[in-house]
Amino acid sequence: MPIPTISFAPIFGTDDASRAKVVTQIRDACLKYGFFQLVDHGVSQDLFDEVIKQSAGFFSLPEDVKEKYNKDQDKFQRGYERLRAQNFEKRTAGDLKEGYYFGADLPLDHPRVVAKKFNMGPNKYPQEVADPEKFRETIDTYYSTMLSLAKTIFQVLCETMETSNEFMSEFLDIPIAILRLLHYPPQAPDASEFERGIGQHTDFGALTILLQDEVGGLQVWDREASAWIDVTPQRGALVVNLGNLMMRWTNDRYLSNLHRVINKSGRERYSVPFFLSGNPDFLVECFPKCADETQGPKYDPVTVGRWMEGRYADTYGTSKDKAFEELSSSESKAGMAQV
Ligand SMILES: O=C(O)CCC(=O)C(=O)O
Ligand SMILES: [Fe+2]
Repeated sequence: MPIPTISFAPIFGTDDASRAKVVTQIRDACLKYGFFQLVDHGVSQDLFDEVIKQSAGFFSLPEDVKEKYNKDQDKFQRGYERLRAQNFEKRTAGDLKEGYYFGADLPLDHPRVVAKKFNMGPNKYPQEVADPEKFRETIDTYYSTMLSLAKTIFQVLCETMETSNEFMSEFLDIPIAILRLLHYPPQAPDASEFERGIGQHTDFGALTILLQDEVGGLQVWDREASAWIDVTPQRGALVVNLGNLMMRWTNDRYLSNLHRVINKSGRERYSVPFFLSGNPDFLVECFPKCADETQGPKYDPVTVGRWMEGRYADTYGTSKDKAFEELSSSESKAGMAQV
């Protein structure tokens, strides 16, 4: 069974019955996969094409130019992430991808920056791309478009959980929200069987909206089938998935699911995830409705900022990650090597 494709059109309309249907579809997808593909979301194909084009333009620059923007030299986690810098499964030299990070573009004298809140600071925009102004305008437009869509999706998620959304304005007040350009070179035909574009992992924040090109390679773990399933690219669709914070809020009712990318296509692959994590000072704790009657909340309350800092420091994820443990044990049963 493929992950579901859901039309968002009724969310912008006035028919309550159609809206309720979408809410049910999204709830079911969150319970079973933590993933769905979203269509009729109102974002234009032209903007998708432009952001992929600008991204490809940057990644085609010489290595020494890209290195000028390396995020390891940046206090605010902005900029270039070199090929194989991240290593989720620790079975090869690292993930076969390079990236570039953007966030809320805040000036150095902004109170959140002065207070050293996680990920709050100015962006770095490369100047060596063909048209730096167009690059910046495209990134900024895409960022604000995704932020606004993420807020709407979040609101619908609150409806699926039948929880009050009074906390939303505080949660969404200058949120940690990260836009990541990704480039996956094709893997070599004789690559190790453990070669990954991005190794299996769960996302850290509240929700992710992913634009992928037509190349394919993204896979999601299906718990029931104990198998990886392809998230087949659909022109114009955005992939939406839940991050770890959503499991903490819902006491594990909703799934922040494992996913990975393996690019065996022989072609360059580009994708653009947008991660909404929330106000760094916001305290995420189990929704009262989700507390288990016998056991109570499974996770201690944590602020968004502390959680995100920990997860970035520990890019591999932690062994406390339920979905990861589940996969590890099922893979061991299937006789797959664990490192
Ligand atoms: O490139 C993709 O399709 C997935 C990227 C991803 O999972 C991530 O950046 O967290
Ligand atoms: Fe991810």
